[in-house]
Amino acid sequence: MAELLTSAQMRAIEQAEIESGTVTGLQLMERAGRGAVAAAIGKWPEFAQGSHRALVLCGPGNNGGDGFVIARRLVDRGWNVDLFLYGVAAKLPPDARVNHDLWAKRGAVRAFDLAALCDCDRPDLFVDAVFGTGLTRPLPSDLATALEVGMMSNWTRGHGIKRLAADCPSGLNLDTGMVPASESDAVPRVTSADLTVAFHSLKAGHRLGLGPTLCGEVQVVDIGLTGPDASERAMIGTPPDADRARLVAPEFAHGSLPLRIWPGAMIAKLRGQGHKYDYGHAMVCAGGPGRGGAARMAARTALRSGAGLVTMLCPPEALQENASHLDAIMLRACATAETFRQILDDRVSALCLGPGLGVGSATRDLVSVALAHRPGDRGWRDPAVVLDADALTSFENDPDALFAQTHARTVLTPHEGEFARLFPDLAQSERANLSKIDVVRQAADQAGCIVLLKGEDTVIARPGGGASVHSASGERAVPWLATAGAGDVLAGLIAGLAAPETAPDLYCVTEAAVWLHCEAARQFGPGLIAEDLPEMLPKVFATLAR
Ligand SMILES: NC(=O)C1=CN([C@@H]2O[C@H](COP(=O)(O)OP(=O)(O)OC[C@H]3O[C@@H](n4cnc5c(N)ncnc54)[C@H](OP(=O)(O)O)[C@@H]3O)[C@@H](O)[C@H]2O)[C@@H](O)CC1
Ligand SMILES: Nc1ncnc2c1ncn2[C@@H]1O[C@H](COP(=O)(O)OP(=O)(O)O)[C@@H](O)[C@H]1O
Ligand SMILES: [K+]
Repeated sequence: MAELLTSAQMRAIEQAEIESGTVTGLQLMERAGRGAVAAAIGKWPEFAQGSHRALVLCGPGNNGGDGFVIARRLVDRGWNVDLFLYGVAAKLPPDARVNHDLWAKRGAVRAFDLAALCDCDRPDLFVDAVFGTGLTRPLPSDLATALEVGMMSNWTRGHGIKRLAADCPSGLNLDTGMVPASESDAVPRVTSADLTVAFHSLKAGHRLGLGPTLCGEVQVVDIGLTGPDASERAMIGTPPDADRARLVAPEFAHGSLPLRIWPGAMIAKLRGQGHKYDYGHAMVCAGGPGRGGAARMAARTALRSGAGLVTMLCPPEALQENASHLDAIMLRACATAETFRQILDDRVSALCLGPGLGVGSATRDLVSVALAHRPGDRGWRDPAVVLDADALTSFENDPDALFAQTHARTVLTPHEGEFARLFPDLAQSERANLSKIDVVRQAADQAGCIVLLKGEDTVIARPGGGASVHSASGERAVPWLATAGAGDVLAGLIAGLAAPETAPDLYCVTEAAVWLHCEAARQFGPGLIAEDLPEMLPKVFATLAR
């Protein structure tokens, strides 16, 4: 799985490589600029031949240095280039200064000026090389105006101008995926690109928050940095290292993995042989009459995704309702937490509690029984315990009581609302400049278990710092997954994948579940309702088997 670096990690990798003497900063900058031009021509083949016009906006740091290289290489190809510098040449860092001087032999360096910029002939390509990983504060207002998409209407047929961003659209924070709004702007201005070239590796901000929308297509350009060997971190079945984050996707470094390897390796029933009990027994707890739908969807998904058998437990008064809806799923009455304790045997390998369970002390008691069931002491594997929805909300007034019971085989799957109830200090309104990755890391440390925070960008973290991001954006955008019950299905999917005896590490199972959940929605398409998700899984699995 591809790594998602922070700006600081990227700087450290560059620095280490430069200090080792294998490469110079200038070489890296040349490769970055060359790679950006090649990527633009690859995306827009009409740029390969003939003379075109570019407007290049350079910044005061090394991102600006990339801009000078891009400008020079475009002129080498016969382009006309207008170039503006936001900053002062004398203050450019050394490598950017060298490239400034090289460019100055070929064309003019004009000081940034909005009116002069608008006066330029219509460009075919607009190059944003103002800020990259070094953004430290909101954009100044005049610069924000120059970078705004609306700026293109300054020219006739302005919407046809292609926008290329070096490392990121300037103003995007590459650690958080957020755009800090300046004091003069109530909301951040939109500075999206059609193509963003990310140097060496994706950064977290390319895949979090506004990143996917603002960056457009993102291409990673290899600039010859080896960096620390990511292969181990990306190994199937191996959770990520502390302080590292990775993208949940069937990619390995810069290439794609065959789907049968990932996420296929997470699905026990794609291969192998065995008795139904070898595939584990998942249990789902349901609430009272009229509220069983959510738990039934979780149970059905658990059965579809690999558990050998699934039992649903419900209060006696809900038996009739549930029985009329269930066939392959077994059903048992369970009136109290004590009954639940007696029902749990060593072969129960996954538990899912929360969907439709009801908020209150009865649910807290069931959760306590689930978390206390530790057949690991008797040589069995402790069951995976997936806690969602009401199982989380029931601990709103005393989250620490929950965190005192969770263990390494527990996954909490809150949406933002549930997350705010358990981690009020980390709620969206309190996050300030923290990235969603760091927020979920802190939550996992507090909770002492795996935490998955849902959304278009879903973040998973485990205690100690390893984290993953799944981005339902671009080709994987599934806005129709925002439908009632989709979260219940995800909880069941994690339980079902975790149930088999041979199931890999729970963290990796959780990553795979999020990817498969999105994939089922993607293959189904618009019009999806939550019940469709488990029914799509066989089709998704068939594509993984090849
Ligand atoms: N190093 C290498 O070898 C390679 C680096 N590469 C490239 O370098 C990029 C990183 O370069 P970088 O570290 O110089 O940061 P960069 O994004 O140019 O900005 C820093 C400047 O902006 C300023 N500034 C920040 N925010 C501001 C604001 N809102 N408004 C106004 N000013 C603001 C900030 O000022 P300061 O905060 O210091 O006052 C400083 O002057 C990276 O993304 C990649 O493109 C590639 O070529 C590969 C090789
Ligand atoms: N716009 C979106 N794009 C992709 N996935 C989404 C989007 N909105 C919601 N989801 C996903 O759908 C699921 C919704 O879960 P949740 O909020 O718990 O809903 P419910 O409680 O109705 O089941 C989560 O897995 C979430 O990540
Ligand atoms: K940029």
